[in-house]
Amino acid sequence: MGKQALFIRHANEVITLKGSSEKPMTKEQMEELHIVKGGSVWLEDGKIHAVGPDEELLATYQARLEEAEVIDATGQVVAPGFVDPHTHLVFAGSRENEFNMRLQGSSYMDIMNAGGGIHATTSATREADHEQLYTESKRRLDKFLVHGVTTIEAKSGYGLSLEHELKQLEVAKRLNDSHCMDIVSTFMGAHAVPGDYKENPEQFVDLVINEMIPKVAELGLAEFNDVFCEHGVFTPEQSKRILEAGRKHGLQPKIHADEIEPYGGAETAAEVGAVSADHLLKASDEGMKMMAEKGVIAVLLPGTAFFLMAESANGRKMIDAGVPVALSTDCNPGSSPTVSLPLIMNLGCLKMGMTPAEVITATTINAAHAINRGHEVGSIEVGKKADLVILDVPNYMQLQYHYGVNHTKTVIKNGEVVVDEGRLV
Ligand SMILES: N=CN[C@@H](CCC(=O)O)C(=O)O
Ligand SMILES: [Zn+2]
Repeated sequence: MGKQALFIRHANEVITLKGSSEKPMTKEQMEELHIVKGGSVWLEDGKIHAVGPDEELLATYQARLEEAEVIDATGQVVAPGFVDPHTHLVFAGSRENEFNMRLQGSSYMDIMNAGGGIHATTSATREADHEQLYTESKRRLDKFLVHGVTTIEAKSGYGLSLEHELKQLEVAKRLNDSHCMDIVSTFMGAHAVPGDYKENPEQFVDLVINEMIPKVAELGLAEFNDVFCEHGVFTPEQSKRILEAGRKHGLQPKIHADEIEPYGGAETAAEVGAVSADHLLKASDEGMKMMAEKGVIAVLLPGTAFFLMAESANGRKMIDAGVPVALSTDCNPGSSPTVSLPLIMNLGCLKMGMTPAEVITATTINAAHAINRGHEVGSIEVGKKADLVILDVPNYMQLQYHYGVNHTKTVIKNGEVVVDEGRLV
């Protein structure tokens, strides 16, 4: 029998982000990590019971030390488990051939319009059975965990028919039930117009609205509804219809916006009151202003810009404009086949002008708010889930300074050690 409690002691820095559970952090709030130096955390019953200076916790728990497994975090950093708020976790196959084509000069959209891209992964995902999808996606999930991620969002969108969208969402549900990672599901039937609807995209929009959304909602398979609002995919008007239909069925709106071309996606997000607008490489100043006014979270994906060899979204400008910013891998087989949130943090600093403190906020509490989990995870506060990472660096700035390295040493999920010395337990 394991011990009843876990006592993490004497970290160089415990990044608490205290007081951030109510709403996402903006502007200079994103710099305030509320670090406890020489800090300790007591975990019990899967929850955080106490956090503070080591002497204080020792005084409180002296009589109960025998009950706890003790982890000495001297010289290391303790942070909230990282949250990845935008992934396409469940899919089959890979697209390294397209990567090579892009290196020779083909564009992402040209490949998609020629029947590759999202369509290629849709074919592979339709062909795969539940078991294969489960096995491939579980492997990715394990890797996310090793990189310090303890809560993840997962979108459908490689089925593009009711049957196959449900299959993807059911796999995500099974993973959530069987894996220690918490998975928050998003329905994204409007990820692309499938080939057989090419001549009549409105008919596909109607299918998403009248058949897919009601069924997904009835089965309780998703919390969010997302759409790829992009020139040649779904227009802002179609996106609005789809997102408003989702809301009527209890699915909250998210949107892939202004990724390839400026297309009014940020404005659309503000108009429909989306929880987040994601990508935003080409978002207009007016769109950013509207997002700031409405409190729409910008989920920025610098790995996608990096991999598509495009200029990153202007994270600096968005933060200064008062937009709450979160960061994510966008893990998918086409535009960002990575599971490394630590690398995304590096790119946040190096490509988007964000500070090391801002990227921590963007991958913890702001990322949690982007999937409505701000009350549960994303900060180290009493009562929250005992989801923590221990990072093998003496201060948080070294996470970004020693770039390209996974510094995650230990991952604690629901109060249990699930990664130790960088390996799955
Ligand atoms: N851009 C739209 N959807 C994904 C990519 C999907 C794919 O290429 O398979 C994204 O967020 O980058
Ligand atoms: Zn995406």
